[in-house]
Order: sequence, then C-alpha cells, then structure tokens
Amino acid sequence: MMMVKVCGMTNVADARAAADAGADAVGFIFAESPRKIGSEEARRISIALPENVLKVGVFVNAPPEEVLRVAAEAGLDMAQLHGDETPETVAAVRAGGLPVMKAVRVRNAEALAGVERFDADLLLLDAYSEEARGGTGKRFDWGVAKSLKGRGNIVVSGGLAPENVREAIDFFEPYGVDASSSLEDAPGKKNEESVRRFIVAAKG
Ligand SMILES: O=C(O)c1ccccc1N[C@@H]1O[C@H](COP(=O)(O)O)[C@@H](O)[C@H]1O
Repeated sequence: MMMVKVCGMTNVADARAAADAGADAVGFIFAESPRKIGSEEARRISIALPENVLKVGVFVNAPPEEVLRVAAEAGLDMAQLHGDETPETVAAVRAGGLPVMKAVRVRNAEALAGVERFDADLLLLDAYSEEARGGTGKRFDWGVAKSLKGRGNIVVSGGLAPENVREAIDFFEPYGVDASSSLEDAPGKKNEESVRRFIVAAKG
C-alpha cells in the first residue's frame, strides 16, 4: 500500500483531518518556511494524532544534535533532511536512533550522482528552486530520475496534487508520495477536501 505523507502541518485540526482521511505520515517544518513551527507546537499536534501516523520533522542543514533534540521534544518518528546534509550527518542522526528520509532536489542528472552514498531509510525526490528549499509546488523533470523507478525506498514529492499523483505513482512505482503546498488554502492552512482527494487518488 502506498505511503502517503501530508507535509507542513501547523495546527491540530489540519493534522487530525489528514489522519482521518488516511494519511500515513504528517510533516512538521522546522526550517525557514511560512509553515515553520516550533517543537512545542509540533508536540501538541503529535499527541493529538493516532500512534500509527508517522510524525516526520523536516530540517534543513541542522546539526545532528539539534535534529535529535527537537525530535525528542516534539515526539518525532523520523527526520526528513531537506538541505545539503552529508552522508555523515545522515549516519549520525540514524545512530541517535532516529530513522532518516534524505531529500534530494532534482535539478538535473548530476544532482542524483551521489545518492548511493546516503545510507538513509528513505530517499525523497523533490524539485529544485532558487527561491526556497521546499514546499514550492514545483515539479521536477521526472525523466531525469527514471532510473530510480521501482527502488523500494523512494518517496516522490514536488508539486504533487490530487490531479497528478496517480501519474507520479505509475511513473516511479515509489514507496510513498508527499505533498504540501497544492493542498493548501494559504501557506500553513490545509484544505481538507484537497487532502482527502490526494489521499484517495494516491491509494486508489
Ligand atoms: O514545505 C515547506 O515549506 C518546506 C520547507 C523547507 C523544506 C521542505 C519543505 N517542504 C517539503 O517540500 C516538498 C515539496 O512540497 P510541495 O508539495 O511541492 O509544496 C515536500 O516533501 C515537503 O515535505
């Protein structure tokens, strides 16, 4: 069954609605973003969710000690490392007992050259943008990453929406899919109907 993550949660109501609609994972942004929240707020949301919903913290170039501290404070199950983290940083976070999803922004074929060096639990593919690290609503050129099709640990993101998520699943046969900005009425405020349609389309 496809793992569906809804990212950029900023409040309990949106996170509960996503869980009720069948989301397997929700994401909290701890990096520069209009969706950024603190560990206390993330904890409040985490404890309002069922245990089986994976709580993922999104970090950009944070030191491993900070990732592990925030994870403990917020009750996270996984770190999404969405910056220029090294394989050593990924290893340090995992050694601290926290599974890692390493994000790669697929600007071109070279961006994928080093992915084998990451000993991560999951590999997230996202779009590249000069303006922001993530949550851009932009798609990347899927063809550039087609060699990763069918690998058991791929999660696809970047401009996914109810209308195109099935196409992405057919293209990559990924472990999971992830979306944020296309499911919002405004940055940080999810649209319940879009979230539900995204999950239905992904799991359909
Ligand atoms: O959502 C953000 O604001 C964000 C900020 C910094 C790093 C990552 C962020 N979100 C991640 O971006 C991708 C794609 O989002 P979108 O669906 O294109 O809006 C997703 O994996 C989020 O986890």
